[in-house]
Amino acid sequence: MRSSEAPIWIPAGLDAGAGQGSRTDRPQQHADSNMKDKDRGETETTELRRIIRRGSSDVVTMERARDIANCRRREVTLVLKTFHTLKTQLDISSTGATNSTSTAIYNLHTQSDTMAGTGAGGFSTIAIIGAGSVGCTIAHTLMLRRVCAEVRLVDIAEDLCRAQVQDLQDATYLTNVRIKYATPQEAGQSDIIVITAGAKQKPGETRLDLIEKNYKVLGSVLKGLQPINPQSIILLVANPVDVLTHFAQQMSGLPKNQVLGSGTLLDSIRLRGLLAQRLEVCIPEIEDSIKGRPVNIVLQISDNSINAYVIGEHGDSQCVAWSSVTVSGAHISVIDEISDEDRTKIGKLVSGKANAIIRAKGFTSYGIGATAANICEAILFDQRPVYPLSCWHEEYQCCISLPAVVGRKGIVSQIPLPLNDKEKAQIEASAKTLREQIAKF
Ligand SMILES: NC(=O)C1=CN([C@@H]2O[C@H](COP(=O)(O)OP(=O)(O)OC[C@H]3O[C@@H](n4cnc5c(N)ncnc54)[C@H](O)[C@@H]3O)[C@@H](O)[C@H]2O)C=CC1
Ligand SMILES: CC(=O)C(=O)O
Repeated sequence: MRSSEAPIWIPAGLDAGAGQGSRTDRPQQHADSNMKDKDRGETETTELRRIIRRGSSDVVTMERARDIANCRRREVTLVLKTFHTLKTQLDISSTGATNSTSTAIYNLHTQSDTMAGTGAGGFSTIAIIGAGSVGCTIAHTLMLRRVCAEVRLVDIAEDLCRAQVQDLQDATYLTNVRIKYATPQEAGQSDIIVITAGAKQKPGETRLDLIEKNYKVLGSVLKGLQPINPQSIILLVANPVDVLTHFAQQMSGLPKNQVLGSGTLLDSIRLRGLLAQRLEVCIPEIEDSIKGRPVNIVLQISDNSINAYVIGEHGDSQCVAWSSVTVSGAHISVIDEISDEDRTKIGKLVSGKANAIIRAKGFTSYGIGATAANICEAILFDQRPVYPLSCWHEEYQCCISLPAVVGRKGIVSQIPLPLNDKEKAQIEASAKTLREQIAKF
């Protein structure tokens, strides 16, 4: 379906990109010089909408978006962001442009040469250090969600890593996102470096029990990555994630805001899932219109409608910030009075979930795969969600999870969370536990 909006493309030869061949529909470059910011924003949005609606050839789509960025002196990343937002807003399926558009997103990634820290080819890259269960699940999720153009896998066990790459390559036909074996130096030039390398918990072990081994692994990983691209964002996943995030901030040479840990985002997701199950509403005796007899219908509220944070250590000293749990804006107690005893039970189920899974299957991977890929997407697209991530807190003198805004520069800001006295004491205790671990090194 074609848009009825007036075309704004003009013949080739009027812009600086003349070396790029005989494109015939470049946007007006000169029209911008006297344009007010607001008008410029509206025109850009109009152009992007038209591109999405047309769903024309992917290469043309990508080149036009680049032209918009170049001609309007805007960073391609910003245009990409608008493009991404519009894509979700528009009913693309009615235009028949779905496939073309999603491939265009990929192409935009691969061609956006103003994106910070891009590789030699000028495309967005995410490196994953550690090609075990967690590293490969993150890689797979990144690929399926088309978060970047290229995923680079690194592991000290070269044969394993090459085999994982080969296996993942068999999934690329779904998305065209490249997966490749990389050296640590190549990985160090990526837009995002995700560190999953290290030992995992055995049944009954705590995350803090891993510190001796994984402190050493982290040191050798960071040494191998040097010189790290100054605009890279390092995302720690290996455990104990808060303590390792602290050491990575010290050892990497990057500003603190560019080194963060996945923290308690995964725990918060687990908490939201449990609360959603608890809030199931049973409505009995609703007439089944087909069979004409009463049935029970269970309505389950979506996890995403619950705003709840687990804060503190990604480990045994974490706590639930009950005083700020809301469901669609209302405090949870309005819907369900949860007793202190039940709160304790729910908190224990959340903090013990990883161990329960590890006891049965030896590791956890899908939850962290989704969580880490989600954080990477928020970074590359500068989406700025508020997530409980592990980052430096001056007040607690360690890296610990509390709500923070995450974007292209890593941790963009921290959002104060109102806590009651009990919660304040719990997070103080959690921070003390972490500081004691750090002091051992
Ligand atoms: N933050 C979180 O929410 C979660 C963290 N984890 C943590 O992630 C880490 C990895 O877990 P899995 O993937 O299950 O373990 P795994 O044993 O399957 O994989 C770890 C990989 O790291 C590699 N490795 C070790 N030293 C290395 C080095 N110096 N350079 C490069 N690679 C190196 C190993 O060869 C191995 O392939 C563990 O510390 C685990 O506790 C796991 C799940 C969730
Ligand atoms: C292993 C771990 O840290 C988790 O699944 O939460």
